[in-house]
Amino acid sequence: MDIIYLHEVRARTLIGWYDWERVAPQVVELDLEIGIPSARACASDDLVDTIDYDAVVKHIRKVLEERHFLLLEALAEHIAQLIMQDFGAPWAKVSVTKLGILHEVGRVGVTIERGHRA
Ligand SMILES: Nc1nc2c(c(=O)[nH]1)N=C([C@H](O)[C@@H](O)CO)CN2
Repeated sequence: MDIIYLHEVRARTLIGWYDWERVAPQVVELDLEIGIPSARACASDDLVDTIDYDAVVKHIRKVLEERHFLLLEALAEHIAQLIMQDFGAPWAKVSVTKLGILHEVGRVGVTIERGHRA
């Protein structure tokens, strides 16, 4: 299966368990691997035959500006489901990272995989 990857995608969202995190948006960093349903675009050289990664990023940023999740796990699940349902990907691997949220920890996050990797 061919894969589109997007690394270090920054997005603003309300994310966190604690009260202050429920009112102050944070920047999260996303690393995405997206399975492409077919390899047609490799031969056709046509954007309609693949998943438009620009559209994926714009859609995710819009959704994250509108939603509030308490846990990184729930945020990652929402993104994975969105990639599969709205863009037809059979498989997605989603990492969500918080930067500098814990004392003396540079980055903390979760990675999930959903769907079937052919
Ligand atoms: N497994 C998780 N643990 C914690 C999360 C989380 O999303 N998943 N979140 C928090 C707080 O929001 C933290 O980021 C701020 O201190 C704590 N533990």
